[in-house]
Amino acid sequence: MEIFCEFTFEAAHRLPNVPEGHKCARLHGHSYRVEVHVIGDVDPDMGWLVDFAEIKAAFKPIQGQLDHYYLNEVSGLENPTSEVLAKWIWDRLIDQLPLSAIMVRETCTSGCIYRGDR
Ligand SMILES: Nc1nc2c(c(=O)[nH]1)N=C([C@H](O)[C@H](O)COP(=O)(O)OP(=O)(O)OP(=O)(O)O)CN2
Ligand SMILES: [Zn+2]
Repeated sequence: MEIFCEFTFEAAHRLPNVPEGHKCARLHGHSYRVEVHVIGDVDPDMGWLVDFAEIKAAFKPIQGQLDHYYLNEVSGLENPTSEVLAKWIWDRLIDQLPLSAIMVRETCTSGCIYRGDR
């Protein structure tokens, strides 16, 4: 079974490694959406895999590091693409939760899914 919680945060960024003239080199912001997916067996007594509250509690300090920040100034996010951000979040949660995926959406139409080690 797989369950997930969705989170949102607002942040600014620019992409320092894009070619000259690329729009994403300019400072801009996104209403980021993040899904944290957890996999495992359903506890027969509880009828759930883990309490959603556990996922929310684990993500809270991460949200605190990202919400209303300039991502390029956060350690490890100097080049804050969706891909880099998804792995950054994964690395901070994997010791606490049996993750199956981290999804990061920058816009309504663009984002990435990280499933670990790739
Ligand atoms: N593979 C990636 N490509 C791009 C990323 C990324 O993180 N990974 N990021 C960006 C920019 O952050 C950009 O702000 C978001 O991308 P994009 O979907 O191009 O945004 P728009 O809303 O401007 O899309 P349009 O369809 O052009 O309106 C760029 N690429
Ligand atoms: Zn962007």
